[in-house]
Amino acid sequence: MTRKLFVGGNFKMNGDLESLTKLVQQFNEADVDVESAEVVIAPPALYILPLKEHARAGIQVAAQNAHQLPAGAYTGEISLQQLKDIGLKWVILGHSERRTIFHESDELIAEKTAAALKAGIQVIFCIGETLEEREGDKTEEVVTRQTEALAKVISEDDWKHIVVAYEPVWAIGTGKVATPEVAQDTHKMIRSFLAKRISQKVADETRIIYGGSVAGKNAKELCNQPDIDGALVGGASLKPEFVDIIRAAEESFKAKSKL
Ligand SMILES: O=C(CO)COP(=O)(O)O
Repeated sequence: MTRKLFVGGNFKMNGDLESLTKLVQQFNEADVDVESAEVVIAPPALYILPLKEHARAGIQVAAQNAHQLPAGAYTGEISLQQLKDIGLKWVILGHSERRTIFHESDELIAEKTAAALKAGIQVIFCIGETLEEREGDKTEEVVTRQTEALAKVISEDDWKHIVVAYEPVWAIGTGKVATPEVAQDTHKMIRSFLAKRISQKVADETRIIYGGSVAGKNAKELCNQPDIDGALVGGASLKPEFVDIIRAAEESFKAKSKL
């Protein structure tokens, strides 16, 4: 079985109603082949509803974060139940910007992820090492520690609702994309960890996508790697170029299906 490719567009805190509506219109016109690639865009929370209405079938919408508790006095936060209420099926959790700028710990991200699954929302679960950690030869230690925190709090069956996004922090927004070989090696290591820690089935079926300076020109080579199942795209998801990345994923899926 070939894993369906997954392409996420993380708009972060960018755009306004007019520009993002136009952007999604361009994606709508591209006509995604939903059999080959799952496409999920994550706009700023304020624009989730209008863009969800605007996006055609085949383009799903995610939140970029959520609170772990269902309701309460948490000014400025949004709960997973509220996301579910408006019909959302996906949330990004553990993005490196949440980990570093907002000091979210491995345990908090695992707790949020477990809460999302309980609320019936699938999770794009982000992990990745900093430059210092890579240079200190700590990549494996860091990504397994981040993944282990989640493995402790969810069941084997829950993994079918998780997409793991490996985003080396040094490649995010820097233009320094990991080479397909470097990314493949880390993805393979994460998959072996899932096999050892959870089960071969979870390792075979979980999609592990790459994020960090993915662009139209490098997406195909990345997606063609055996353990790379798509991309989580920041900057390039705010441009029509995102469609080229979707096309690259669709082609990779077709090529991998023939193997
Ligand atoms: O953080 C990212 C996606 O979540 C990647 O961002 P860039 O594609 O801008 O490097």
